[in-house]
Amino acid sequence: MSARSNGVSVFVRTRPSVNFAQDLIEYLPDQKTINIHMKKDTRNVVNNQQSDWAFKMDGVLHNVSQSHVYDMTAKNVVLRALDGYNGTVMCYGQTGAGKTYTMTGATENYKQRGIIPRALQQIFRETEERSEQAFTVWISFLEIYNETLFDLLSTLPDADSRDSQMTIVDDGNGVRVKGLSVHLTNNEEEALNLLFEGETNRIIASHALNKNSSRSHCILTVYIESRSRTLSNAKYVTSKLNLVDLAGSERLGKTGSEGQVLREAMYINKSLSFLEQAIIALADHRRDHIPFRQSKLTYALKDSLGGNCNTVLVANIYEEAAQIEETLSTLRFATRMKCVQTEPAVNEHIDPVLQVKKLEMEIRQLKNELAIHDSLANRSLVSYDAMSDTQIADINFQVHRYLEGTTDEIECLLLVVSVEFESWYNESYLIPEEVQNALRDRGSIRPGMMPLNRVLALEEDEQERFERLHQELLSSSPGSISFYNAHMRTQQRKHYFRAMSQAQPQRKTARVIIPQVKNKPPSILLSS
Ligand SMILES: Nc1ncnc2c1ncn2[C@@H]1O[C@H](COP(=O)(O)OP(=O)(O)OP(=O)(O)O)[C@@H](O)[C@H]1O
Repeated sequence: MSARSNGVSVFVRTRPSVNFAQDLIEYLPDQKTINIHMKKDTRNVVNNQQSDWAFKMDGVLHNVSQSHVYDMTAKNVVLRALDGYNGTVMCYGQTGAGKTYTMTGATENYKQRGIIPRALQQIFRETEERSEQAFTVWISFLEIYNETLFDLLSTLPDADSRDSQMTIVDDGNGVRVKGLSVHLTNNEEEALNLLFEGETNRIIASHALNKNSSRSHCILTVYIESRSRTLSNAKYVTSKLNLVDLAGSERLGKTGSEGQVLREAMYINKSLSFLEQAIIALADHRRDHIPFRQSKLTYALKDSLGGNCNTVLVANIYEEAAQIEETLSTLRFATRMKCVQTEPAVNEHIDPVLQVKKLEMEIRQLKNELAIHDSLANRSLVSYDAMSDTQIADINFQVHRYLEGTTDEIECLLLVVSVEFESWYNESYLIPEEVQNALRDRGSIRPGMMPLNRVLALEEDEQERFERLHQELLSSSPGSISFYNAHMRTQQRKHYFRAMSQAQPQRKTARVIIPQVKNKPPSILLSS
């Protein structure tokens, strides 16, 4: 079990190195403790008073597989999200320390896929297994770049890009991003398509420590709704699972960044320092004000760090001497995060339509029972429907007395349904209003797969290579079909975009409007 019920779970993941700083870093056999030893009078000493530190975490993930990382950190959070608990898994650390590798992993290699693709796979496997429940899953993918919000899925058909209008709102039922597209997702492959589409749209740049450095914070959110198929129950549960890949902190001197990359680094460092301030405040139980609104990142994560959420932090570190100061700073942040308390709770709702129907049935049943009772008392068997108005009024009076205490609730519900059902339902519902509208119209929101007419064939030899590889991998790992199909689609789009948008080196796919393409799609895309 990874997530504890009363506090943020914190894991440290190391980026393996041939230059392991064995004099400075010590992993204890309990696989939970890291000791840092630094000589007092070297330039590396961060605090002259102290040269040895011991950091105790929920787990130290050193030289372990992606699968092990997932099992330790996210698996339980995902399972609980399917039960109606909000969850957050977040990677934090120095630039190049392995956050994106941990969170997304290698998009071209199934075995090295990270937490997000594994979570998406687990969600859809579980929803198939839990046949007594009907699940609905939506996905959104937000990017925060230089304090500006971007919709990483705005390039999808019908997503209706509204980047400039996006704002974070807190309506008392939780934080949401107004204007962010949310996509109904029916299976693992559709979900992976959304992930890969968004990843392609992320802003990356090269610097001395990472040639593919993410220059933004990204939050992939999975919204889950679950209703019972067996019980005629008005209750249903919802949850929000946030999978967060933060941009990396960087010492400007070390990364040698300049120009645009330097400007980005300044935004990144500033927002991470606001995140740290919010964490310090959350961890201090005497504080009643938490400075969430200082940055877009902290505001967007307001209900995902503490509160009723199962929260897991993965702190990514280097294990090289040259990065020891940043490693120490990451471990300190992780320790603060560990002090943040959470109170996970199921997000249970009552469906007003079902509730009223149920109450109406109960009232009718009760009325019939009372009518029979009344008729027997008068020694005449008259059915409720055949009674006089006075008899019915009398029975209604008895019903109201019988229902004393619950009558108000029933009347209130009926009133809500008849007068304000539409707005009440929308406000209390998990999904933003515009998305509900789109879903209701069956028009503007569809599963996030690219339509086939957008698919441009790969160069023939590459396509053949992929299909051969695909067959080989499938025979050894049948679970990988969705992953490789989604990867294939992204590759095709990349080829297309490379040809179409050479002039947009920063945002790789850019917001290019794709013309109708009549090429026949490769057979592999038709296999699912
Ligand atoms: N545990 C690991 N095993 C193998 N390779 C790793 C591991 N962690 C990181 N890497 C490799 O190190 C490089 C940098 O990793 P990554 O891009 O994930 O860092 P990051 O923390 O996301 O950086 P940034 O903040 O700059 O985006 C990548 O090439 C990645 O494949």
